Amino acid sequence: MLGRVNHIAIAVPDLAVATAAYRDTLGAAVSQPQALPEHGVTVVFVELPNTKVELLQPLGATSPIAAFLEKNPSGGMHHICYEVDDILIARDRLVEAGARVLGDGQPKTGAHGKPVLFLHPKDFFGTLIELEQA
Ligand SMILES: C[C@@H](C(=O)O)C(=O)SCCNC(=O)CCNC(=O)[C@H](O)C(C)(C)COP(=O)(O)OP(=O)(O)OC[C@H]1O[C@@H](n2cnc3c(N)ncnc32)[C@H](O)[C@@H]1OP(=O)(O)O
Ligand SMILES: [Co+2]
Repeated sequence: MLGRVNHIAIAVPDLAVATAAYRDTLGAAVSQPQALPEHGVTVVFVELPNTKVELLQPLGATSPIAAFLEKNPSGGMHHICYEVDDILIARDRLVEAGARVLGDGQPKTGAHGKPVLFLHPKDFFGTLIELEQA
């Protein structure tokens, strides 16, 4: 069911500082910031030869990453995003296996304009999983 790693996400308290560190100190290509109000985050993508790193900063009063940053004030690894061929087939198989799909269970449009879903970190060994339709 799982395909490629699409991205690894890091929650950060200050997106401009984190973007500059990846661009200037680590020497990576970085995107412009993209506000995603439906997801409660602003994102910057770090483009790597084999995958991407997604830098996340909270957006709005009810960001899903707010509690995470309270517990990890200097930032931390937040989720890993795997590609799947068919997100609804993947979702139904996971629900049948007892995994908790977050939110209302319906895919939202993610940062790449494709459907995404999230799986509860406690069901997958302490790691929040995002699925993105390839
Ligand atoms: C744009 C899109 C894209 O790429 O296309 C994105 O990525 S949007 C990226 C942002 N969107 C999302 O993350 C959407 C899905 N996430 C959520 O619904 C939420 O963040 C939850 C995963 C439900 C966590 O919510 P919240 O932190 O408010 O709940 P909580 O404090 O009760 O946490 C419940 C337990 O899970 C742990 N926990 C929370 N977030 C975690 C994470 N990222 N990785 C590992 N563990 C995590 C907490 O420490 C706590 O454990 P203890 O009880 O042991 O202390
Ligand atoms: Co993501």
